[in-house]
Amino acid sequence: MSKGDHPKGQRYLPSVCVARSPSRWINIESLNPDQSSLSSRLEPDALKGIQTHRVYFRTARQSIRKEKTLEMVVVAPNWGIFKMKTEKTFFTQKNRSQPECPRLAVTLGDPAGIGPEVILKALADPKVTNNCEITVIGSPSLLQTTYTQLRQTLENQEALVDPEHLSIVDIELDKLIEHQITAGVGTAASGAASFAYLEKAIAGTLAGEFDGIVTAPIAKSLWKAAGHDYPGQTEVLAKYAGVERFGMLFVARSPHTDWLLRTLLVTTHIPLCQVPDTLTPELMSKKLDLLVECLRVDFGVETPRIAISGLNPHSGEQGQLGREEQDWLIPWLEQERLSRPKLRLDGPVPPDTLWVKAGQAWYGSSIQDPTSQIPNLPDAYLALYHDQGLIPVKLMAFDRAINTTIGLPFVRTSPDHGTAFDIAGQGIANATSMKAAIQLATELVNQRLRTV
Ligand SMILES: NC(=O)C1=CN([C@@H]2O[C@H](COP(=O)(O)OP(=O)(O)OC[C@H]3O[C@@H](n4cnc5c(N)ncnc54)[C@H](O)[C@@H]3O)[C@@H](O)[C@H]2O)C=CC1
Ligand SMILES: NCC(=O)COP(=O)(O)O
Repeated sequence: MSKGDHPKGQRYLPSVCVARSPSRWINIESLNPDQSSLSSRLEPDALKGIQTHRVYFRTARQSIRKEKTLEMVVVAPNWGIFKMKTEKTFFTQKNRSQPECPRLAVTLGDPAGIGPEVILKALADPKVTNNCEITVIGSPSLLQTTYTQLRQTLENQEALVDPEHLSIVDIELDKLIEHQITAGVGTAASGAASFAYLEKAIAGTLAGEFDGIVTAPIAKSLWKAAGHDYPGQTEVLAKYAGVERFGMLFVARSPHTDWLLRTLLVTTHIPLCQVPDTLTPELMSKKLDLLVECLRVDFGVETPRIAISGLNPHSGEQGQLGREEQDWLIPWLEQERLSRPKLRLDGPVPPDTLWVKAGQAWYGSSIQDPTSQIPNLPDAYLALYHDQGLIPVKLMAFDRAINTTIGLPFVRTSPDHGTAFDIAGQGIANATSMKAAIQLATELVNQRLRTV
């Protein structure tokens, strides 16, 4: 590499080179500045899922050739972070001393629900918008209508951002169906619109325009009415991103004690009667893997303590009240303890008592001293099915919990609440959870850039 190759005529000093497959970041190696080809040094394992054997590093400008799914990021002490998303079109440079500003796509969700309202409220708060670059994926005219209507009902005019001040990607489909959208009345048209917003956000993110997606709520039944048969946004994100290993994690910070509640659901949107047969040791291990990786990469918890729920009342009471614990859950857990000696795995904890400590940690263990420490608090909870995990989460933190999809090659967060058609258009929707979702997405993008 000659000196003149660099745009500023200086030697380019990369320190770390990372490749991203559709499902995960792979740290290939520390890079010697004089090395012109990486191909011979890629570990066979690192090539799994990546359709390339020709990865070149030459100069900062003409840095990396890649094929479809591979993204290279070079972190150079002198030059900040360089990303090469496609050979021809995308090249960003930021100075390390000015940290990268996460670029987030915020989807409108079902336009007949409270999505537009909580977005306008959240984006009026500088604490939410100061540290990230937001692009709303939706419809400018629909947001303008929501804004005009809500201004008539809200006393505090400052509480809404004027859509004129937002960067909004308009969705063509919206123009055809927009006139059918009425606040509070979910229809196949609003379902179609919310699906189109999500698709657009995913496409933009995979093309390198955004670092993460924050989704407002959609109604799954209206997606189905519009011809999109998915159990939720999570599954669409995973499918379009090409990942099979993903999970639904709920995160909430206590306003009383600052404690962070993290709950991963092993099964999600399936009928309750299918839960026992869907749960298997393989599925448990897959979700545990994801949780451990997420705690390390996203939250900096290296050796977590994880509490794992039982399935039956009193975790089956030695088989008297259900056999899953005896038959495979306890043996699986014993095996995991042997193979992951650094982790602390509690359980299977009877589901009714699993959340007692969480409640104390959330509200404060004693009235005199709400911040006093509770011993042996888990870093995360593994709940076996949707309502087992979400009843306690919503009981404690409905106004502020965040749903985040882990295992994706980009950040995705969402408020924990749904479309709330019953209150849409009234100006009374609480935007705290949407604010928290945007703030967490910003933190997670920053955290991933730091760990690159
Ligand atoms: N991330 C997503 O896309 C989610 C979508 N949903 C979908 O939302 C639809 C409605 O679900 P529900 O079970 O009724 O839950 P919901 O969260 O929409 O509403 C439950 C209750 O909480 C109230 N509520 C919800 N969010 C609120 C807010 N921000 N401020 C004040 N009050 C609020 C509602 O008015 C309602 O009384 C369903 O189709 C469901 O699938 C539900 C949860 C998450
Ligand atoms: N109960 C959580 C929920 O419905 C969120 O679903 P998703 O749209 O994020 O997949």
